Amino acid sequence: GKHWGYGKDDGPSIWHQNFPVAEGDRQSPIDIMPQQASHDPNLGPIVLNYDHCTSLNICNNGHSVVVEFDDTDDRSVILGGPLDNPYRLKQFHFHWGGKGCHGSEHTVEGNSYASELHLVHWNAVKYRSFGEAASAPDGLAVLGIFLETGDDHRWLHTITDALYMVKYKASVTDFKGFNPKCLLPSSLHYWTYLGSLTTPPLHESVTWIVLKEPIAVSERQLGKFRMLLFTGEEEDQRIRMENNFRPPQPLKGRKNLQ
Ligand SMILES: CN[C@@H]1CN(c2cccc(OC)c2)S(=O)(=O)c2sc(S(N)(=O)=O)cc21
Ligand SMILES: [Zn+2]
Repeated sequence: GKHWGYGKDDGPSIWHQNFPVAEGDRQSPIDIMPQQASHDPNLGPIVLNYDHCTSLNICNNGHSVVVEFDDTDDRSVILGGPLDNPYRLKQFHFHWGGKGCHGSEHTVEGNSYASELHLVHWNAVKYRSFGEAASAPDGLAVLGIFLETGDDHRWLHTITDALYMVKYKASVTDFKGFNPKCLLPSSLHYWTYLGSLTTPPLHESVTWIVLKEPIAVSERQLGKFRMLLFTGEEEDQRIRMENNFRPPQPLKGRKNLQ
């Protein structure tokens, strides 16, 4: 696909040149305004069935660090809430800022968090492949979890301890037996709205489910994400992977539900 990044010359402000949908009417992320969110009594709780989940590997795709899952069956799914059927867990990844800077994608009343975790799921009931689902209006469901700085997160070290193995773009290493349930906050209360991928190809295919309660991670743990590089081992330039977030996009009439 076409090159894109988070720098001055290839960042979010120019993505529309190669990906015109960047100026579409259901783009993500957004600034969430809880007071303006309308409560929908028909929206039930979300349910995460991750108990038999199978993580496969952890990789640096040059944009983020991604943990990929075996999505050949319905072992790890998200259901309920705004979703009409179960969506299969495909991968999770993070977005973060520079040292002392916030790097979440969604904001709440204009406030951003230190980082944001995205668990990407696809509608394997309606679509035969992830790629097909990724470009369908009801193809993906992404669960967003805010990270704020505080105490060490008890389980995040399993991920941060592996980051040195995937320092360079296109590096990948085994990462089996990780259950992302350990990264959830105590409450699954959420906001939900119809949006898009926050990276190219920016497909308007995502039902967003953003948890209201952040998880706490330490500055030291977050700092380990910043030792990753956007660049590959063979490249002369070594560009630190940080500020890999897209800023909030226009609501264009959308209501976000809670
Ligand atoms: C680099 N972009 C990520 C990889 N993806 C990707 C890869 C291949 C094809 C494709 O569309 C056809 C999408 S993805 O769908 O897993 C997602 S979801 C997402 S976010 N920030 O909105 O949660 C970022 C990415
Ligand atoms: Zn993301």
